Amino acid sequence: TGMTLASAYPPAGTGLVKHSELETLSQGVIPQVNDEPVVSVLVPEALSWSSLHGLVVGNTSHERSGTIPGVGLVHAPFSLLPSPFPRQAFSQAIELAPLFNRLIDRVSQDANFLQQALARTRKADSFTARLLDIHLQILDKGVKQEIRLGLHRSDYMLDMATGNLLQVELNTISSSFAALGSLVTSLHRHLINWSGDRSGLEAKNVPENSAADTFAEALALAWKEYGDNRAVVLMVVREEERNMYDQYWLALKLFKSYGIKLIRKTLSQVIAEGKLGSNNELFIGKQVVSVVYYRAGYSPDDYPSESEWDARLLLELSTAVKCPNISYHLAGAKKIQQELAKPGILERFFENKQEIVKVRSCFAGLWSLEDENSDEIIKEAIRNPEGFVLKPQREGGGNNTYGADVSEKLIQLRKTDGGVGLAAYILMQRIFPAVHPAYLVHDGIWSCKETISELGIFSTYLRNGKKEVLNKEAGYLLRTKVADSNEGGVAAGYAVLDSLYLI
Ligand SMILES: N[C@H](CCC(=O)N[C@@H](CS)C(=O)NCCC(=O)O)C(=O)O
Ligand SMILES: [Mg+2]
Repeated sequence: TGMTLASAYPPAGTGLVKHSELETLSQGVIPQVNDEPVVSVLVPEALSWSSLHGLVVGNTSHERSGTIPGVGLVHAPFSLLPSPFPRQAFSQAIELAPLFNRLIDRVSQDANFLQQALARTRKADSFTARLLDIHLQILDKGVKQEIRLGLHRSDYMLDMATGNLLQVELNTISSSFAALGSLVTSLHRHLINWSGDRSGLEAKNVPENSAADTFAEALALAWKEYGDNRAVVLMVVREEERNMYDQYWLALKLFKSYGIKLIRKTLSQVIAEGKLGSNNELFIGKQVVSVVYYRAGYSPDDYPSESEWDARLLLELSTAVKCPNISYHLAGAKKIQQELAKPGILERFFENKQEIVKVRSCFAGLWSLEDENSDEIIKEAIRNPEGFVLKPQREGGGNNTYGADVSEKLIQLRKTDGGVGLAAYILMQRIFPAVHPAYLVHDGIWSCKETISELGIFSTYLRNGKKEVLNKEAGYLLRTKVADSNEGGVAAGYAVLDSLYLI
C-alpha cells in the first residue's frame, strides 16, 4: 500500500507545519489506502455524514432555500480532513478568550471612550452614526437592564514570518458557525475513526469542540437570570438566511437541554408585533421576551427603512437582555479594535500587567487614517499596498479592500472632501499565514488546493450587575480558504468549514 495519511502530517510537537512535509498532498498525490484513492472513499462518507447530522446550508441555486427550512439544503462546504495547527498557538488563543470577554465588557461600560473613539467615524459613516445615536438615547433614558450577555468569536491567523498568533478581528454580534463549526469537528473525528488505523491519524489530535452547547448554555443562563419562566428568547433574523441551520441548531439545543422556546423575527416583524409593557418589558404579540439574540442588524442592509431603526431602538429600550446590547455592538467595531491597540489604552481597562502583555502580543499592526500623524502610514500603504488591508466599520464579510486597490482607495479618499472619508476606515497589517494543502468539498465536488486558515475562538460572557456568571472560551471554528483569495467568509462563498489537527 502507499503512504498513509499520517505520514502526510508531521509528528506532533514539531512546531510550525513544514510545508515540505505536506508536499505530497499539495501535488494532488493521493495517499493510497487499500488500492483505493483515499479521497474517493472518504468524500461520499463525509457527504452522507454531513447530510445526516445537519451540517447543512441553504443552496442558493434553489429559490426558496433561504426562507423555508428543509427546502433546498446542501451540505455546508467543508475541508475533508482537519488542518494541521500548532498546539501551542491553539492554547494561546484559548487563554485569550476570557481576557477579551472582560475587555469588551469594560470598554462597553466606558461610554465616553466609545463615543470619542468613534466621533470622527460618525461624520464619515452614517451607519455607525445611527448606532452611536441609539447608544446616546439609551444612556439618556437610563439603562434598564444590568444583565449583559456576550456570544463572541475572536478570529486569528498564524503569521508565517514571525510564528505569532495575530488577531484578525473580534466579533461581538452575530458570531456565526458555533453549531456548524462544532459539527465539522465531529465529522473529522468520525472520518478518522471510520477510515480505521490505515489513516494513521488519531482522533485525539482533533480537539473537542463544544461551541454549540456552550452558546446554548449562555442563552439559557441569561434567560434564567432575567427570571420570568414564561419568557421566550427572540432571535432577530434576516428574511432570507442561507445559514439558518446554524441558527436552528441553537434553538433546538435551547429547547432540548433547557425547555426554552426561541422565536425568530425580522426587524420589520419586531416593529409590527412588538411593544413595551408598563415596566419596559418586551412583548412580541402576547409573548414576553427575556433575551434578544441578534443574527441580523449588523449591516446597513438590515435597515432598509426607518422602521427597522425603530425596531432596533424598541429592543434596546426594553428590559430584555440583548446579545449584544448597543454598547457591546459598538465595542466590537474595527475602529475600537484599532484604538485599543494604541499605546496606553489597554492600561485603562486592565489592572493586571501580565494580562495586558498577553492581549497586546496578539495585536497586528493597526492604524487610524484621520490622525495628524496618519500621513506616514498612508504613504507607506500607497507604496506597498500588499502589506495592508483597508477596513470599513462593516460586518458580514466582503467589505475589506486588499492589494493594489488599497492604494487606489486611499488616494481617492485622501483627495475627496479633504480626506474626511478616511475616518470611516482603519488600516491593518495584512497577515500571511502558512500555506497548507487541503481537500475542499463544495456541492459534492472535491479539489486539493493550497490554502490558508483562520482560527475563530468562541467565548461566552454573562454578567448581572456585579455578579460575573459566565466568562469562558466556548469552542472554535476553523475557516480554510484558497491561499490566493483575498476575502474570507464561508457565507460569502470563499472559505470552507474546517477543524484542527494539533501538531
Ligand atoms: N448569516 C448570518 C451571518 C452573520 C455574519 O456575517 N457574522 C459574521 C460576524 S458579524 C461572521 O461570523 N462571519 C464569519 C462567517 C463566514 O465566514 O461567513 C448568520 O449566520 O447569522
Ligand atoms: Mg466580523
